[in-house]
Order: sequence, then structure tokens, then C-alpha cells
Amino acid sequence: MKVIISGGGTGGHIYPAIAIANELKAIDPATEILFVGAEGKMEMEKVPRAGYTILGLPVVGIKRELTLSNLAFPFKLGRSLIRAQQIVRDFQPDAAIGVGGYASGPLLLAASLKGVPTLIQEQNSYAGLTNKVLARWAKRICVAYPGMDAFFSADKIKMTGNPVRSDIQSANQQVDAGRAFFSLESTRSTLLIIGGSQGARTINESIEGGLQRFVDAGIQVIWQTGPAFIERARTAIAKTGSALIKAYDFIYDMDKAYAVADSVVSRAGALSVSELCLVGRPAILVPLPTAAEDHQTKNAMSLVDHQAALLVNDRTAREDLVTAALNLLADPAQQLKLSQQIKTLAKPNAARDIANEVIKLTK
Ligand SMILES: CC(=O)N[C@H]1[C@@H](OP(=O)(O)OP(=O)(O)OC[C@H]2O[C@@H](n3ccc(=O)[nH]c3=O)[C@H](O)[C@@H]2O)O[C@H](CO)[C@@H](O)[C@@H]1O
Repeated sequence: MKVIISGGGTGGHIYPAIAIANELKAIDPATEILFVGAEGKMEMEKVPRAGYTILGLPVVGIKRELTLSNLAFPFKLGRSLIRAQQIVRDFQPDAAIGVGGYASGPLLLAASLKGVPTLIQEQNSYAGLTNKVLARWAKRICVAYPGMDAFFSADKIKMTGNPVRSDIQSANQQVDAGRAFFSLESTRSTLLIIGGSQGARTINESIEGGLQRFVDAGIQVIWQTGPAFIERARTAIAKTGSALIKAYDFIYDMDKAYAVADSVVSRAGALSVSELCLVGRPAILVPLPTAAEDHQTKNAMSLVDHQAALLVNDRTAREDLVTAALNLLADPAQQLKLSQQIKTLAKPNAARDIANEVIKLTK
């Protein structure tokens, strides 16, 4: 079987795509998979690191404000559609999958025009623009939240949950390897801080302001900052003179990071939320308030409403976040309660269910 997987832009689109690819390979190692992304975007680096081939389209997004770059939009879209048609002609896929993001538009359109069955995976409780347009031609739409018939026709929808990489699903076996990897002491509590795939400015500034409090409490911190904040984080850490705080612009071994974390501070991107449910870690979520239709708050509330996570607002994070994290780390009973609740919301079969839907489409 040959499958094209298209889309990207952020980790929240790229990693579910990789999880589906891994699952298709696990079911049948002979499956051939080709990724199609957008030139210059994160997937062009992350997908090859995961062991897959990716081709880039010259596609760009359209900006809401009037800019010169918008003039190039129709030309780049046209060129991308021609290139996508070439790719579909050359690779001859049996199915094409779109995970959202610029590249899935032209690629799924080209596949549909050629009669190749297509499947969309929508990670959020609010459908992205590309997926809304593509839904018309898609044979199957795999979703993670209820109520998605507001965007897609009900007979195409399949509730699967978001596909999570299998190494993250078995993260709990990586505790010793994780401690060695991050040079951690087994006797201290560890806090993992994740700002989505690009880092989160509010979370970073909140942590920067309270670094010394973690050091004073003897807490080990794995701090993922994103590329824009890493130098500033390193400067702040150097000022504390402590080796307890470890900063990374990006963490490739998320299974190990989750494994060693006693608690997690995170944005509420759809994939982070799905992963936290699977690894069962007590978490404080700080939703990105500018996400489309405030979908990160909805993602977070789907846990908070079940007493499965705590929430700190982006607006008050600079005053409240470090205190909330220290309180949680000092309260094993609360950690246990959150951990038990969040695990009940996990969807461990999502990747397998989606892979099976893809296989059905090709029959
Ligand atoms: C700013 C923005 O637009 N965010 C959106 C983006 O998510 P964004 O990529 O910001 O965040 P998500 O939480 O959805 O996904 C992050 C993914 O990257 C991985 N990761 C992250 C950091 C790191 O150092 N290493 C690593 O591997 C995580 O394990 C996870 O698989 O797409 C999501 C899914 O459509 C949306 O819900 C988010 O609102």
C-alpha cells in the first residue's frame, strides 16, 4: 500500500502525522509512505528526523492584514497545486491523509481530482480552515472532540481521538533512561515545562521571573523554551548559578521528558493535551488565548471539567504560575488525584483506529 500524508506547520499537526505513519508501518512494514509539507516549515526538518521522506510545496498562508506577501499567495497556491498533481501522478498513492496546515490543501485536492480516497485528521474541537474546505471531498474525517458535525457532515466523522507516537504511549518505561538523558537526580521532584512546539512567551516569562523559587525549593526543571527564548533562558539560569534548571529550545525525546516529570506545565495544544492523558501526568495548563476560536481554552476545559488538570490563565500567569506549580509539586495527594483523572480521558487506540480507517479506504 502507498500512502501520502500531507500538512504540518506546527508540532500539533506534524506529530499526529508521524504517529499515523508509524502505525501504518507497524500494521504492514511494506507500506510506502511519502510526506508532503510546506517549504521552509517545521515539518521539512522534523519529518526526516523521524525517518520519513518529505517533499515540499511552495505554498504559503494568507495573512489577515493587507500585506505585499498576499499578492504572491495565488501564484504560490497555483504552483503548489501543479506540483501536488505531479507528486500524486509519480507516487500513485492508494490513499492520501491531510492533518491540517498549508500543504494538505493542494495535496488533498490533487489526490481527490485523481480519484484517490482521502482522510482528514482534525486535532481540535474547532475545525481549521484547510480542513473545512477539504472536507467536501474527504471520504473520512477522524476527530478527537464531540460536536464536530458543526463543521463536517456527520456520516463522514469517526471519533478516534488524536494519534500519539507509540514511544510516548510507553513513556512510563523510560524513567531511568530519562533521568540519565536529562542528568537528573532520582531524589528530587522534577517539573517539565512545555510551550507547544514553538515555545510559549507567557510561560517563559513567568518561569524566568520565578526561577530562584524553584532552585530554593530544590526542584529540578526541564524547561522547553522554543528557539526564540533559549538564549534569554540560559542567561537567567546562569544568574541562579544552579544546575537544577535545564533549558532546551526543542525536546526530541518527549517520551523521556514525560517519563521523568512529576508534574507538567503546558500550553493546551491538542496534542499536548492528548499526550498528557496517555502519560497520566498531573498538569497545569496555560491555554494560548489567541488560538482560533479560543480552542486551547476548550481543549483545557475538556480536562479541567473532569478535575483532570489545573488551569492558569495566560493573563494572570506571570503572578500565579510559579506558585501554582510549586503548590502542586508539594502536594502528592493532589498529584495522584489529577493523574488518576487524566488517565481516564486517554484514547490509546487512536493511531490504530485511524490507520485501520485508511486501510478500509483503499479496499
Ligand atoms: C500555537 C498554535 O497554533 N498551536 C496549535 C498547534 O499546536 P502546537 O504544535 O503548538 O502544540 P501541540 O500541543 O498540539 O503539539 C505539540 C507537539 O509537539 C511535540 N513537542 C513539543 C515540544 C518539544 O520540545 N518537543 C516536541 O516533540 C509534542 O510532544 C506534541 O506532539 O496545533 C495544535 C493541533 O492542531 C493546536 O491545538 C494548537 O493550538
